Amino acid sequence: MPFEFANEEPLSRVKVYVRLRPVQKPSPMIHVDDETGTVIVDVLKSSGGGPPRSTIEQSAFTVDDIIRTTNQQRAFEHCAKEYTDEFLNGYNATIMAFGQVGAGKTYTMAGDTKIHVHRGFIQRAIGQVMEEKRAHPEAGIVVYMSYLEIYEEAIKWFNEGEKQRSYGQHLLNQQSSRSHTFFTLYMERRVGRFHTEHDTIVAKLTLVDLAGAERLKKTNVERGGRMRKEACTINKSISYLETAIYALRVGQNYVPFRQGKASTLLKESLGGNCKTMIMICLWLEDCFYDETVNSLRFAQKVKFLKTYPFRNKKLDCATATKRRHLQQIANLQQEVALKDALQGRPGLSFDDLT
Ligand SMILES: Nc1ncnc2c1ncn2[C@@H]1O[C@H](COP(=O)(O)OP(=O)(O)OP(=O)(O)O)[C@@H](O)[C@H]1O
Repeated sequence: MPFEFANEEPLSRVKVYVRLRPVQKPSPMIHVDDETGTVIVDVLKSSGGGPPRSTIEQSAFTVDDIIRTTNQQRAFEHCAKEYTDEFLNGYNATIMAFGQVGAGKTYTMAGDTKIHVHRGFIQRAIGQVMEEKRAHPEAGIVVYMSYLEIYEEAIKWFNEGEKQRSYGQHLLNQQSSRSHTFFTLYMERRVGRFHTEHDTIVAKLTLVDLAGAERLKKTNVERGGRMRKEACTINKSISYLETAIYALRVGQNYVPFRQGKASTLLKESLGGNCKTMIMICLWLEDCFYDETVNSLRFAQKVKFLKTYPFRNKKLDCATATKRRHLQQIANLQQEVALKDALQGRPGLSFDDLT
């Protein structure tokens, strides 16, 4: 079915939030300023030869907001609800979690499905869509969904949800995701005139839980074992994603999205017809200083990405055929006028049939 794209839509910037996993003793080298949404990191620099002397410099990373709450409803309302609203309004939207292992990505996206108040963004987005469907029966909202994981660079479709996901256990997380997951809702709804298909809008909402890049030394997974192989594949696919983001950021002509499955699926979300939000999950323990800095560097890169969202309208077949015919007539008229001009004939004028 053909789609119509409005061309007056503005650019949109990828929004970046940081969510902090609660910790007992946060690193003294990382300072969080909630007011300005800035995370300041102390960087030790050794200066020259002679006796070891080091100076402290600071790097500041600013994001759209910092989320400390463990309350899932509050976190959803603050960061993700607006994207579900946009989806219901006909825009493609993506909500994505990124961060090191154990930092709270799965807690944010899927939550704890056994404890109702701890359910994550996926269930809350579904709830919001169902609420809209109930409140507006005249809109005839139809929703489809798909749920897939990328495990070892192979796509596997879920039909029973999160419990089919590939998990493993290591030092940093009892239930560590070993795959990236993509949960997608597709919606069609009528707007304006109800009796024609001409006024149908369509949109896609994707909730992505990326598996966390991990330091093999810290997770201490067995050499040559399955989990080490999984970790290497995850690290490689995150690095492909970072390469694509870098290419987008510096405006390269060729962006290597197709190196990995996750980056291929995220092409539209990172630079196309989509409104996108990324939740960077941080675990501010001292021993994760390097991982925190890496995640913040990622945040700094994605926050400058631009996307081009459109309100997607679905055209019915009759309207699409009529538009195609009008375009063909205009092309033919141009061709006849060109031939007339080349052969020195007076041009024909075409009046509308009345
Ligand atoms: N914001 C938070 N509030 C409360 N608990 C949290 C929060 N973030 C994480 N946790 C807890 O930390 C643990 C690990 O979180 P989670 O499994 O979501 O990490 P992850 O980033 O998905 O890790 P992995 O990449 O290994 O799958 C869970 O037990 C979760 O309940």
